[in-house]
Amino acid sequence: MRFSQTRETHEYQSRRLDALAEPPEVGHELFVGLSALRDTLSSRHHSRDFAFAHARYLRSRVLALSLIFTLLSPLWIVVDALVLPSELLYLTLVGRVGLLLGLMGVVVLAYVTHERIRRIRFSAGMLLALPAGFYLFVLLMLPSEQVQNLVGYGFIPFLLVAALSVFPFTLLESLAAGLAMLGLLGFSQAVDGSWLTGRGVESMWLLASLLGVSLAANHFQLSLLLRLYRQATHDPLTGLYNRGALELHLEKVQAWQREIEGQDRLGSIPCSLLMADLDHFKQINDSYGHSAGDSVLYQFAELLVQQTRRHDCVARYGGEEFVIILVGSSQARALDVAERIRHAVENATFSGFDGEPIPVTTSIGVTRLEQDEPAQEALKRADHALYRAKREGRNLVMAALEPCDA
Ligand SMILES: Nc1nc2c(ncn2[C@@H]2O[C@H](COP(=O)(O)OP(=O)(O)OP(=O)(O)O)[C@@H](O)[C@H]2O)c(=O)[nH]1
Repeated sequence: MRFSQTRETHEYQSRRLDALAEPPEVGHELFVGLSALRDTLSSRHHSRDFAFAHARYLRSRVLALSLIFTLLSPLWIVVDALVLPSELLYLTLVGRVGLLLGLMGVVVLAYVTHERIRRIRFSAGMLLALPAGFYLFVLLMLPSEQVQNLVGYGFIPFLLVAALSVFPFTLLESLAAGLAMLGLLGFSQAVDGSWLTGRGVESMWLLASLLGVSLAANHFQLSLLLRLYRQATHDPLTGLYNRGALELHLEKVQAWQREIEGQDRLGSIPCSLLMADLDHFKQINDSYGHSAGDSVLYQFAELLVQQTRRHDCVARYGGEEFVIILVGSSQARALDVAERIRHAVENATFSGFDGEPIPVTTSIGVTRLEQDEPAQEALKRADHALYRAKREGRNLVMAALEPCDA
């Protein structure tokens, strides 16, 4: 998570500084859309937290569409009964029962699966693979002279390619599924003899065009999801996690601690919480201006990111208060890190937008993050320790008193 947070933070911050240095940009919508292409092409660059949000979104669509397919699929038996001779009706019936059972399996799997990204992706894949497999089964089993009698089967690849647009799939995922559907259509054309005929080429062209539209829908859906997710979880000034995202992340870290402890041989993993607040920040705003204050906050956030590791989490808790989760660090170790940060802030050169140097110091409260306590308790302890550091003169690091520093 941290790697992506750091990268996102840096990218966000450099974009923000560019924006401050240059006149307002004319909106290039196409460029804005294309710049998100890297993130919609594959999930390689997605943070782990976004992957969970993405999987939840995917799950709701898998549930909806698998229910629709489950209800619609048996209805077609009526059409089969009207157009197919009885011996072929039996064959398609066998296929439909298999399809129905498979679809019901997908409904159940999607319903019971929470927070399991791979399983949700698997259920989405199965939702597309099952109708395609059913069509393939019918094509393989039916005598080729009877294929002409099939009504309403040829649209299955088209329906599935159109269904791709309902999901926030990455472009590579949709492309793989779309190519499989083109292959399926090609096979059906080889069976019914329309391969490379005018009608066959027309159908291929139509399916390829439909795939293009679905890919565009995937791209815009996923990039919108990413943008909304970033807006909802990141602070616009610093690019760090905001308070809501931090609180969710704290719970995830605690769940992870419990999971590790459950695996006896690994033992428990200590984690700590730092709450850092800029000293006399109001004076900075009053003396240098609000935008210089913003610039100091931005530089402070950058310093915190630089001073912490890949798996740690830095968040803007509010105003000029920041929280850092140190994963795998005991309180003693966290005190060393806090002292290093305090020292780095004291010696760093902060500047306003005109380049004027601004002296900055920070006070930091430190506490252990217990895996079984409400996360709010740890935040409260760190806040009380921070308050003591302020009271004792500022530019100080204070450890929380046990059990609660009140
Ligand atoms: N520039 C800027 N200022 C902010 C922002 N958020 C909060 N502030 C200011 O931060 C200041 C916080 O002031 P106080 O709570 O009095 O704290 P302080 O002056 O840092 O004093 P101590 O914390 O006691 O050392 C207020 O003046 C807020 O307006 C922001 O996003 N940008």
